[in-house]
Amino acid sequence: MNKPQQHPVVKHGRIGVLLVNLGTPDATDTRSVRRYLREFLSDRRVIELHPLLWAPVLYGPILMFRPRKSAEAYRKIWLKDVDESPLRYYTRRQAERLQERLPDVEVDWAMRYGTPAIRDRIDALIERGCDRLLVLPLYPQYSATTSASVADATFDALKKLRWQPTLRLAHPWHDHPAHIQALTHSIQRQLAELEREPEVLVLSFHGLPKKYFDLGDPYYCHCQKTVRLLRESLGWPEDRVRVTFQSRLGPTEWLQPYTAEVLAQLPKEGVTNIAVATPGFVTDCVETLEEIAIEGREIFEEAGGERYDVLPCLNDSDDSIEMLEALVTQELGGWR
Ligand SMILES: C=CC1=C(C)c2cc3[nH]c(cc4nc(cc5[nH]c(cc1n2)c(C)c5CCC(=O)O)C(CCC(=O)O)=C4C)c(C)c3C=C
Ligand SMILES: [Fe+2]
Ligand SMILES: [Fe+2]
Repeated sequence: MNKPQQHPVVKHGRIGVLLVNLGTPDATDTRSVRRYLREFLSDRRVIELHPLLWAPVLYGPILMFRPRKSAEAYRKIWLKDVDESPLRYYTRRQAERLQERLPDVEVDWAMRYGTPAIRDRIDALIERGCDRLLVLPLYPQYSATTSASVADATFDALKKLRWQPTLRLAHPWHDHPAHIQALTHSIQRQLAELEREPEVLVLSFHGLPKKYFDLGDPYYCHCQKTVRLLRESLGWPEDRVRVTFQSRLGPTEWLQPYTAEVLAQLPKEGVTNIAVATPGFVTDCVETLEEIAIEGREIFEEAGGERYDVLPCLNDSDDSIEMLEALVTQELGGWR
């Protein structure tokens, strides 16, 4: 009688959930920051220039000067107790807390650039028996530069596998009720703790070269929709909420209005008491803790501003974990 052939035992039958954030340097020395920036800025989803044109700029002025400046910014915001960047700390905490809420699935986390790498964490989930995988990019608003880049890295990792897990990629959640509710609760709670209600709430999002928008990237529209739903949910009138875009890099036009210009302009319009929130970032990072909380304050106060309050991101708050649980539960529909 023919015996069936045997292959090594492969664990299977589990569901993996991978939270993916942008990435961050491993340390604050210039070399670590340069390594991280090189990987980040070599991604053609981020810089859509032909490598022959881009490489001389990247390996010339950018990697020569930027790492030192960025390293300084990272040193200002580094979490010394845990010796890691806030972005990595909060992303890990989100995964740990989500795992407590979802004991029937395997929750893990990864970074698009730097460590832990997406490929390594997918391998680890497969080791734990996951043959179904949900990847949730931690960007509420879709952009080719972020969400699609996570998808690329995921597909690249699966390319190498003989037995691929069945894959789901979470849908953008800029307008998801759970996201709007988490933002509303978080902002209301933080505003209630302020001595005085701000005259204007500035909502600052990470920017994007305007050309990408012209070519069809939906990011700008997703940001605007988050703002409209959030404003309606907070019950604030249109003239007390300003949408701005920060972190412009290079000489080309980016999405407008620029955060730094609005912060310098508001006191001239007589608005001297503001709060700033950053609903495009799920976790605090160098862009919120340095660019908004430190540089932004300087700009506003130098222009004559008096009160400048910065509202933290969702981070590992209960609001955040409830939101993630709702998103993941919806995306896993039919699998559990
Ligand atoms: C040069 C092009 C860049 C594009 C396009 C871009 C899009 C983009 N980025 C985020 C979110 C984050 N970006 C962060 C840092 C950061 N971003 C760029 C450049 C582009 N981003 C650089 C060079 C850096 C490094 C920091 C610096 O040197 O100033 C971060 C923070 C990372 C951290 O460790 O704290 C986040 C988060 C989004 C959402 C986005 C497009 C929609
Ligand atoms: Fe960025
Ligand atoms: Fe920045």
